[in-house]
Amino acid sequence: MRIGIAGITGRLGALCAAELENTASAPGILSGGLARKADPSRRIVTDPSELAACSDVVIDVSSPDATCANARAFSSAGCAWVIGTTGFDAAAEDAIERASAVIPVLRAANFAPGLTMMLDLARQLGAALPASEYDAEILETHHRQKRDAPSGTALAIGEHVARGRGAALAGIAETDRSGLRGEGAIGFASLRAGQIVGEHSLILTSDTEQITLSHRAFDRRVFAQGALKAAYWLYGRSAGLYDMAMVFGSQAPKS
Ligand SMILES: NC(=O)C1=CN([C@@H]2O[C@H](COP(=O)(O)OP(=O)(O)OC[C@H]3O[C@@H](n4cnc5c(N)ncnc54)[C@H](OP(=O)(O)O)[C@@H]3O)[C@@H](O)[C@H]2O)C=CC1
Ligand SMILES: O=C(O)C1=N[C@H](C(=O)O)C[C@H](O)C1
Repeated sequence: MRIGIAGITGRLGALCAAELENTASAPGILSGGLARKADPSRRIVTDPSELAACSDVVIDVSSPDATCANARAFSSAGCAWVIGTTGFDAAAEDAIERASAVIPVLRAANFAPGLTMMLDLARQLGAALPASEYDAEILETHHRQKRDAPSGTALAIGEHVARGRGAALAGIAETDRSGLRGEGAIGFASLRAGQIVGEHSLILTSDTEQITLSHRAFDRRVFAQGALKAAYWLYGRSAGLYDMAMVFGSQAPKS
């Protein structure tokens, strides 16, 4: 299996490449990478069609600016697409949706196994603890270079709480915290400092108790290893939209 990496010169992309190349028993080989500047000596290209042409699966940990072009290129080439990038606008969301009708797409704001489990726990808490009694707040902390806020993972946690409550996050998410907290709102807060890899907490508070679910990634390799697992899992699947719960839970067997 030939694996391309979009964002190969970045913090996570470089680790994905290293993990792939340094694992003797890896079922995949590195086909090349995508960045904004080409480097033929490392098979780094700037055109996603060129990367797609030599890849069976692309792990995309680049930038939301690249998403629409990547969606077109990977769909035309029939290349499977593992998306770890976060911070999409409506056009990128739409491009991902359309691509998943043509190619297998696995989207995960967080490739860590522990965080993947936390999403299901968040859904269960959302279902069990009434929104009228328990205020849901999500706190995330990342390194100073991170561009998007709230993090993709924080939004995914919020979506799972909302799903448990039978609601859509879009109608109840609060990122601007001026004014009074809305009834049933899901609140978000972001900190940016130093080189913190990624921390997320879901805090549910009633008038009489508080429960907190927390996850801390302290080595970015947890994301790189998860991204590679996702690529191996996605290879050979039919078109559709998949997630990390399916990878770690081994759901949706290949037909
Ligand atoms: N799903 C998960 O578990 C995780 C997801 N992420 C997400 O992954 C993404 C990348 O994070 P990180 O590695 O820290 O970011 P970096 O800024 O370190 O890396 C970004 C990479 O994308 C490339 N890039 C940027 N813009 C474009 C473009 N328009 N076209 C092609 N390539 C481009 C950069 O290449 P160059 O600058 O050389 O052109 C670089 O290789 C973020 O969205 C982040 O939130 C991060 C960690 C975990
Ligand atoms: O940019 C990062 O670093 C991370 N981004 C992802 C996100 O936005 O949730 C995942 C992880 O927390 C690290």
